[in-house]
Amino acid sequence: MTDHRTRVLREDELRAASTLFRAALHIKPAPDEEWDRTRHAYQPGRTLGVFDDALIGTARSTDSDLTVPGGAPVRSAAVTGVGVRADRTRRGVLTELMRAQFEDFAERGVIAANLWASEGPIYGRFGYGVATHGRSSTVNRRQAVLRPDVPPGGEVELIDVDAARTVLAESYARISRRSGMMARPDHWWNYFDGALRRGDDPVTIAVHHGRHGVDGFVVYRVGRTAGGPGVLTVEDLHYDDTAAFAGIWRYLLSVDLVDEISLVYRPLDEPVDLLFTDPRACRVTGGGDETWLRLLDVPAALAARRWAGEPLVIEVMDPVLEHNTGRYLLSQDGAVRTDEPSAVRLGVDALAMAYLGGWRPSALARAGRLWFAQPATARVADQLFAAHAAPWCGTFF
Ligand SMILES: CC(=O)SCCNC(=O)CCNC(=O)[C@H](O)C(C)(C)COP(=O)(O)OP(=O)(O)OC[C@H]1O[C@@H](n2cnc3c(N)ncnc32)[C@H](O)[C@@H]1OP(=O)(O)O
Repeated sequence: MTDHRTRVLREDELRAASTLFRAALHIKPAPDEEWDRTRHAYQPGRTLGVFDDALIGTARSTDSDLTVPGGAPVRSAAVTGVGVRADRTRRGVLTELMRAQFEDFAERGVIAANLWASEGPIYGRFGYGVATHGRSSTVNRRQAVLRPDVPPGGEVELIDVDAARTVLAESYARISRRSGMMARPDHWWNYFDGALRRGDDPVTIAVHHGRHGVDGFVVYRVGRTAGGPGVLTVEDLHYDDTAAFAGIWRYLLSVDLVDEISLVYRPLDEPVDLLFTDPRACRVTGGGDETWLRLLDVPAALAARRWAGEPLVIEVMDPVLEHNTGRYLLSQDGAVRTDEPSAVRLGVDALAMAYLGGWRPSALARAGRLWFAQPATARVADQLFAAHAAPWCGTFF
């Protein structure tokens, strides 16, 4: 790309970046009132712009931590707001933004970046891979009768929008995280607070009280089209344990004037259907890739997660960030660079797909995304990369 300048945007340029991004997604510019809230979601110094005679492309990020198998938090960046002006696409603007962002991340010591992709073909070429998945489903409220062995759960209480940010932030910080979940920084809660106050349907926030305080919460809206069913759409739902999960579901099933409960991009292994005497009260309606992951510092990322079973040498290829290319010995003792011959060869995008346990290496091999020196290696590799629960992010940004 030539005749372009790329730099960090000043605070007075952020609204133009927001307008550009929204236009790229075919959304109207944010009205003043919305922008007054949204601007607090922008972490200072983290929005990039590409210019010719005007701003033509933008991308931004926020500091976060990503939970990896074994439970360790890994320093990460949540990437969003990526857009290129429609009359300047396919001439390398995104490629330049990705380059500049990776450079910035390296300076900040960021180990991994994640994002929600608007389209599937965009980010693989930059080394991102699908690392978490979500499943959407609909619960028929009238058909959904809880089984007698579902725990009673605790008290559920409604709180108002003004209290939500503080109460939910404290609760989210305490609940246990599965792989793929991220810390929600202040800038994210600013975004959340703005989102709560948008939309035509009123938002309801319910918290679950466990033995040690609020240990779960659900945020939802109920909408009804003329003559259609009342649909309760869950926008955010987190819980620490079985009692909170059951307590929140008891509450959701008790909400009047609701025919269906719509769940969007929940964990693949969340057993909602098993709560009901008729498991078909919960019907899968869709789902797919949730977050895409880029391992920016492969040695640090490999060292941060837990490995189980027999040791193995993998060879990673990273044509974009060459310093990651090399061989690594993975074992219960950790991960280190090695000169030993490798048993598994894979690109950095495929490594991101296996890293949180969302894809087994043998499945990646079947699709030609990973190569085993010997077929027998598949079992060892699958065991090494396995995670306890299906990885899931559960935070939209
Ligand atoms: C995390 C988020 O914010 S997700 C939101 C992403 N933004 C959007 O979807 C908004 C609408 N789209 C856009 O703004 C732009 O089209 C972008 C950002 C997706 C791509 O920007 P561009 O400047 O056109 O990308 P760039 O020219 O650098 O493309 C690099 C390569 O990716 C390919 N590519 C880029 N976007 C797409 C796409 N949507 N579908 C298929 N291929 C694509 C290009 O063809 C090019 O391939 P090549 O190197 O083989 O020629």
